[in-house]
Amino acid sequence: MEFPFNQCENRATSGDQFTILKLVKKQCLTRALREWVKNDAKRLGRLVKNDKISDTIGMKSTLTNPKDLLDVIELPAIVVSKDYEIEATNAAYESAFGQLDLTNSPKCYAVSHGYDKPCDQSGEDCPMRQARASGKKTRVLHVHHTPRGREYVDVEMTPIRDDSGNVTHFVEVLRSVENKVTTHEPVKVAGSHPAFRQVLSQVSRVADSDIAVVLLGESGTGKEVIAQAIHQQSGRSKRPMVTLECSGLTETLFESELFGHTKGAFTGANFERQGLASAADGGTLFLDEVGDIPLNLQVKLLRLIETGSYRPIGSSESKHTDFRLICATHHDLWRRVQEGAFRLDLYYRINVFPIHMPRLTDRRSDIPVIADSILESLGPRNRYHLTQAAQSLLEEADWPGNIRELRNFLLRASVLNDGNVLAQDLINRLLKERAIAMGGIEKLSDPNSKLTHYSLAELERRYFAELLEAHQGDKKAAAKHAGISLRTLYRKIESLS
Ligand SMILES: Nc1ncnc2c1ncn2[C@@H]1O[C@H](COP(=O)(O)OP(=O)(O)OP(=O)(O)O)[C@@H](O)[C@H]1O
Repeated sequence: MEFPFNQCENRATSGDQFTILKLVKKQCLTRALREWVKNDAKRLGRLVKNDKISDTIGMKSTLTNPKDLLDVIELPAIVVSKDYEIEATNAAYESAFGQLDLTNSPKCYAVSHGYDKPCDQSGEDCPMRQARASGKKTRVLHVHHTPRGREYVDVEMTPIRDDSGNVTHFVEVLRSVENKVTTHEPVKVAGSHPAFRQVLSQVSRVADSDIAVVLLGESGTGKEVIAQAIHQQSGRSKRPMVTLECSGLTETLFESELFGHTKGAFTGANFERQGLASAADGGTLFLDEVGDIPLNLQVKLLRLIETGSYRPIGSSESKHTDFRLICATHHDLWRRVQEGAFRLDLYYRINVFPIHMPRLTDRRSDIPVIADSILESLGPRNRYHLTQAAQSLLEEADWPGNIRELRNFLLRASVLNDGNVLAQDLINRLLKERAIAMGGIEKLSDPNSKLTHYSLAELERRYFAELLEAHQGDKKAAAKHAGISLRTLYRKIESLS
């Protein structure tokens, strides 16, 4: 017996009604998913199992289970109710992220982030909120906490509706963008300015030893790239380099990221998770923005560094790991010690071999070669080149965001350019626009200037430029001021630049 689709929303009062309601809901969901396969999933091309498609949309479909329907695609996919409850996962999801216990309808934000409330109430973007507001399919780049560590995941949310047109569920398809745990691709470090040659010579001296290295320098100067170069030149290069981004971590997140947890250790711990300390065994542990670790967590980190032992959350068993430590920070660590914000004992453990990263404007002669290496990384098919005059403009410009800012600038230039040659006028125009965005900020505070004169993107661009300037480039302080997470701030800067 098939039930009308819009009964999905009915509320049951007795035990029998409850059982019937569950059946109705399952039928509704199955029917909606069949529609999704018919209308939408086919679009995913080779990622779809075609034999399953005909099973699904044929008149006598043998697939009656939400999970089987989701199995039509080979990408990890889940079904989430509008109340954030995960109701089904497919085989690709289970093999990528582990099996979820769905009996108690776990919430998506607890599974993907370990949060106890929706992502947008925890300073993150919520892909579902956007899909719900627009009623349309949305795609968002989201950071997920997976058994392999933190990963950038491209999330596609498709709302599915009942017969009355009300959105009841969302199909969430996940594409892993970047695995932060390990990379075996050789890193390219462009540059030959004496200040940078000094860095490279320190790298080759220290790489082969096992001593701790700390990379000091402004944001975007290439600290993570140099950490990878050290790892790749070391005897540990066959094992992973594991990155932990230390800013903005709460105590629970820090411990679960680094030490892992057992199944059921806390709400949302639906599977056992290996921590980064274990993933780094035999390899390198890279602690990015180490100066931002709160004092109460520093002692736990110190213990791990000194003894190599740790205990996963929820476990009574102590484990051992053996990694090479590389840290990075934009802070003056010694000043942090003097301010009482950083432990002296941890400072001595970390600060064994400091490498100072020069600002991009302190190695201006490297700008053309770095720009060229960035343009090369955009792919051989669209090989962009700068004219000599355009190179000179870049060399003379200011780059407060260092190589990262130069990279974003060139990406924008390549998108706006019609051919493959990036010439002086385009670079000049973009540099002027950038100067206006930074310098035109006062207009925003001018009472005679109406906000509606600007597009929202322009307003946001000016707002973030002013915000960063007001905080002297300290992104953590800027994010705090704006009431958003550091990750959201980074995303905003990337998308608006
Ligand atoms: N020598 C280089 N040549 C070409 N590109 C580089 C070089 N160094 C860094 N980059 C690029 O610049 C960007 C910023 O580098 P990276 O993330 O290593 O900086 P960072 O100092 O660690 O920044 P943050 O402190 O904000 O994390 C990256 O996109 C990286 O690929």
